[in-house]
Amino acid sequence: MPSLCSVCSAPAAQRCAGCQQVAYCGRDHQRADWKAQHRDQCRRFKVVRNDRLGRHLVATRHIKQGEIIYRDEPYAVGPKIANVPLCLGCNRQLMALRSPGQSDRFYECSRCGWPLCGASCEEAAQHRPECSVLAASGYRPNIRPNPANPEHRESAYCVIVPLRVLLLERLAPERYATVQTFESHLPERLASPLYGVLRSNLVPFVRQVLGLERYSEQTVLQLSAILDTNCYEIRMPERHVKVRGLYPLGAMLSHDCRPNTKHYFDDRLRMVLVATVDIPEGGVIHASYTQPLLGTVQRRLALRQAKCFDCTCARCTDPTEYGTSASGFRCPNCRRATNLVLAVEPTNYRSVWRCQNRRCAYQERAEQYVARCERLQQELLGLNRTEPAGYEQFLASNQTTLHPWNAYILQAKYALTQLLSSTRQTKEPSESATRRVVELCRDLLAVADRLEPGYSTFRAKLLLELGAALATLQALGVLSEPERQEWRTVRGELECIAKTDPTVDVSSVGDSG
Ligand SMILES: C[S@@+](CC[C@H](N)C(=O)[O-])C[C@H]1O[C@@H](n2cnc3c(N)ncnc32)[C@H](O)[C@@H]1O
Repeated sequence: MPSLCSVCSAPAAQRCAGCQQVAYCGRDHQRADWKAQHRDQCRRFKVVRNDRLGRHLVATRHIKQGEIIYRDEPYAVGPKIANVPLCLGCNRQLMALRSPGQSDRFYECSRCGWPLCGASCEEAAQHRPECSVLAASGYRPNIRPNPANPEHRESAYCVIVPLRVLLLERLAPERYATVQTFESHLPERLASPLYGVLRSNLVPFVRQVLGLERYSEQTVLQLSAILDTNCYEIRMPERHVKVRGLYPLGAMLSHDCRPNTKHYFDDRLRMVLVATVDIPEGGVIHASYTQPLLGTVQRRLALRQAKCFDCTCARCTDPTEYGTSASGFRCPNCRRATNLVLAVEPTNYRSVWRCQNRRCAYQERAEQYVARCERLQQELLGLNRTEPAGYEQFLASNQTTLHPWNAYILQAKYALTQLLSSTRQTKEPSESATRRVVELCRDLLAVADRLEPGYSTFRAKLLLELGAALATLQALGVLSEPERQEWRTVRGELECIAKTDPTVDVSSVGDSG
């Protein structure tokens, strides 16, 4: 059937180049429709479903690296299950009010008594609807400044985001109905200790304390499970807090351990999804729900625990993890340091681990591998996080057993770059420490090229560190000509990334000329 113009229903000769979903009889109607509505509706993706991923997004046309795929308005934003004290109006970390002779306290909302920044936040759109429910309950949370432990998290906040979603039933019923269709994994979650706590604390709080008895225990727990499965963490360093947000398109985004997108949150807390690499028409658009520098067992366990599924993506099923062998270690039986021990069946937690050298018989059981990983994890956690020497020592002492791209080695290298870079900002930078950052960044970038390629947040951070270190070498007067060329290349790439990612501040890498 020939396409019809979206505006006048005449036969249409041209389609929107963006989404290929709508057609027009000519440029005038296309332009008019763009202004009237299509600018907001033009989509580069559609939601589809399959047995492995459930609902997920696929590209309806070729999406270019760096392109913004969507901006998603949140359905609800607010504190995590336990949060440092934050303002329910503007999500900022709270500052204590000091009055002589009295103990410190926070400003409290004149109606509901929950802590806020000040009077202006009482009227914030985010707080108004819940304020009357909280006020009517008569419950006053005892949230006080805790100078001895400023990181202390208050569990009273666990009720706020569920309440904000429940209030959508009256304020935005179509949104509330959409949330009910989101994945929850409730049966698996009910078996976890957290859901035992929610059943005995959150449910009575919502039903008895807030008087919302029309919501059954099942509804409240189902909603908690929907939030745990679909919310994104929003880091707001400038507000010194992390909160969580529920996004309708974010709730459709599937996971892959080598993602082709990244996201950031704009000043309206919209989730902006950006393609980090080219995505072909028909390709799955995915994000990573986990960290790139974890081995396969640790990533899959984290995904199972937080999101209730067993990942079988290309990285998880490939014993070499795109050629990094990040989960592997050096064979203790072979003289050649390049012989690695890798999982025989990477997606089986019971898998045997075997030396890749066919002439070597070395193998170890899954339990031995897990014990090895736990030892390394403990060793890393025990390091002084303000002292580079401990990380250098970790790298030196493990170099005979672990190869340079083993996940624990990579974690130590990344921590070291962060530490050396932050030291450079406070102390007079030395050439040797700066050259060490350059070396570590180059090494980590080669890993990032395989595990989170393109314009990923991980690569952008490393490029920023590398660019800043090269700028320091220039300031110290020791930058070589090849390094100057590298500095220019790094800056050029960061400028491309920054075009659609305002979180990337290219000025920090200096002017490479
Ligand atoms: C944010 S939701 C994504 C939308 C969901 N698929 C749906 O149909 O509503 C997250 C859930 O999607 C599923 N999922 C996402 N990525 C997956 C993957 N790589 N493999 C298997 N399941 C995945 C899991 O059930 C996960 O808990």
